[in-house]
Amino acid sequence: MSSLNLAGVSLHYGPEQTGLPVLQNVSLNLARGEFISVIGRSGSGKTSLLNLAGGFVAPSAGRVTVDGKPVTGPGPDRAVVFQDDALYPWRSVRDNVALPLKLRGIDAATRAEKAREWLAAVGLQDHQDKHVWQLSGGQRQRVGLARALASEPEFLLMDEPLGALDAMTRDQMHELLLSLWEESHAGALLITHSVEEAVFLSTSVIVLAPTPGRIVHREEFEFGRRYLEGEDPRALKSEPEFIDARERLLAAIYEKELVDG
Ligand SMILES: Nc1ncnc2c1ncn2[C@@H]1O[C@H](COP(=O)(O)OP(=O)(O)OP(=O)(O)O)[C@@H](O)[C@H]1O
Repeated sequence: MSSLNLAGVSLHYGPEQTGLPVLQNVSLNLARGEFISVIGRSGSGKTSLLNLAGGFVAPSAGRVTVDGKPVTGPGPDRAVVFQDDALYPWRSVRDNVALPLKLRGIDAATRAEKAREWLAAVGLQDHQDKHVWQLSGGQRQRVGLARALASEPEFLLMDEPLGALDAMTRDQMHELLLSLWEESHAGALLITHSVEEAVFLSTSVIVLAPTPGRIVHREEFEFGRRYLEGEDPRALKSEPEFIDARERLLAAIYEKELVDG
């Protein structure tokens, strides 16, 4: 089973490397088929952690590897989705999904097939010829997901992808995200400010505390898997276990005394 691993990773920005590190001695392992969310206060290093996993920055200490091989930069095995969907507004929905495949030298017929397949998976089969500027925020994020998944990455790295959406669209996106995660067999790493989102979606939630950014709490959950097995999402989110988990994680975010369990 393929895995993305951070082992004893620390990160300082800048050449001087003075002061406290942004991340200190962070270790985590993301296997395909797992869904890890990272939560924590502003400035705790969540985006920095995703940037390390994506290969956009290199660690100051420790190792980032995929299947034991050092990560030296971004790669097609790790697709990234940002809050700002980073689409080309003047291009068609289909072209936005197919473009990264074109850049990788994949032939036109395969590109068209993959774009069709993943746009159908996110429910946008009837919008392929529209321009991105004609879509709603939720639809644009679905294009971003289709684009990331069309490359069939082993790992899907997401930085607050749903942060700009209204609550109802966000709930729908949770259910879609779980289905896509199951269908793609990717390992998912999600940065989010929503504790509820983390508890519902993840097989594992990591809490970072700031200054220096470090892991102070980890927990495993099965709510997402239970949704995929057919349980009602609203009923799951109302369960006492769900509410207790949410409160525990909020306490872990705001109380420094709670340490890794
Ligand atoms: N490119 C950079 N150069 C220098 N410092 C940076 C850079 N990116 C982030 N930082 C600093 O690193 C720390 C962690 O930032 P990061 O964006 O990783 O945190 P975060 O938990 O994602 O925050 P937020 O929840 O506000 O998005 C902050 O103090 C930030 O100012």
